[in-house]
Amino acid sequence: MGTWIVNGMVVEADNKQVMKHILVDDGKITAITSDDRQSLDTDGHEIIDAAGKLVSSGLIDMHVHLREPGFEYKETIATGTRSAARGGFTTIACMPNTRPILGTPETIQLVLDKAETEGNGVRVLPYGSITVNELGRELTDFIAMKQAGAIGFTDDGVGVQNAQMMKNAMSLAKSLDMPIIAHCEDESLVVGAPVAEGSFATKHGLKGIPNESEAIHVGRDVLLAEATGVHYHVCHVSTEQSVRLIRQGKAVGVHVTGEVCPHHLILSEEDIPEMDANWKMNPPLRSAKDVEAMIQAVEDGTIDIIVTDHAPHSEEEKAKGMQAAPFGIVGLETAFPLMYTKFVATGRWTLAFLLDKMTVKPAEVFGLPWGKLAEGQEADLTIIDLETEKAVQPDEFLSKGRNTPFTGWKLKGWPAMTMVGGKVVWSE
Ligand SMILES: NC(=O)N[C@@H](CC(=O)O)C(=O)O
Ligand SMILES: [Zn+2]
Ligand SMILES: [Zn+2]
Repeated sequence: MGTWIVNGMVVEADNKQVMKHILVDDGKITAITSDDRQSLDTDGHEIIDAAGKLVSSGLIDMHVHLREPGFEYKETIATGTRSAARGGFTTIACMPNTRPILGTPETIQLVLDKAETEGNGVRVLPYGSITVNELGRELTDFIAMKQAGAIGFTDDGVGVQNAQMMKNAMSLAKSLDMPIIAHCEDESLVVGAPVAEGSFATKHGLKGIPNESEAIHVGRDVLLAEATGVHYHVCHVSTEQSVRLIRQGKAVGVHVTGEVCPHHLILSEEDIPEMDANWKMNPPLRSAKDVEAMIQAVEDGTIDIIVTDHAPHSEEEKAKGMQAAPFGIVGLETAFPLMYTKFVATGRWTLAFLLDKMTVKPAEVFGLPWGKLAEGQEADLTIIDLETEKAVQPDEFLSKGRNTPFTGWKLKGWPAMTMVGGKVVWSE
């Protein structure tokens, strides 16, 4: 028995929005049709009525912190995937800065096994660490981790400080046809500052994180990627300077791609209202000029994809205040509504453009077999209500994390149902 998702609105590549009925059978999309509803053969099928709502290919988030193993008080594979499903995400890639760090085939396997049993049907793709315990001293066993199912290598949470170490990692990754995903941060330029250089830091007498601490690594690594030929992907890009370097790299044929988070497209350091650690994340909120440069970088394709960098922390940790609290904010349950409300509802971007950055492009950049709404594809689908306006209420998050600067924001574009491989994994 299959499922008909009827009367939904589908967005085509040219942004044409058409009412379609979608047949899902045996985990796959077997038909997409605009035939008359009455003429459909729905006998013995389940019917999901998507009238008035958008039906999209499932959202893909290539940067998520699930915190398990080791930090289960912040998030677990169970709660993180539940949060992802509610946010409309059908596939997420998880970061290795857990405890232990995901730097061995056993730990990669552990995450895959847990995701299989406790992952709420969401596809979970683990990254392995570049260096042992993310200490930057010694490369991990890339071959063994690739065999165990790692999809790329990253020391997210910290930058790889040594250029030779990064070059060795890239050469090895290249030989295995695997990408290097980099958290770009030169530690000699960051000295315990909680926010970016700028008006907020000045007003509150805080040290500021300079843009160069990110961009110096981007520039170095674009050159190393050119030398090694690896696919180099830059995490959470946040500065105008980084954008410039990635743009130049792309222009000369370096295989460099980049991601940006909703908060770096929507908030600047000037928006931070008070000494509240829910506004503290790494990279930090930058200047309004950087924000505009990030938006333009998405628009001209320099930045390829949108990711959340979902980074849950406990309320106790965030209550330590701006200086002492850990960096990071949650993002899975607010990403699409934020992006839709700020960029599509305002008319700056088309819906097709936004969906491309959250479905087709992430799959393309990482060579994944999902992301397209087409016959023959796996039935990874998200139904989204584009009309109902609701306020962001952290108390109601399915994530354990409540750490968001967007509390109370009134948004549209809330996911109503998420399906992975033909199975409904979340519905409102
Ligand atoms: N982004 C953050 O502010 N924090 C991340 C680490 C990271 O993504 O670098 C975390 O693990 O909490
Ligand atoms: Zn990072
Ligand atoms: Zn991260």
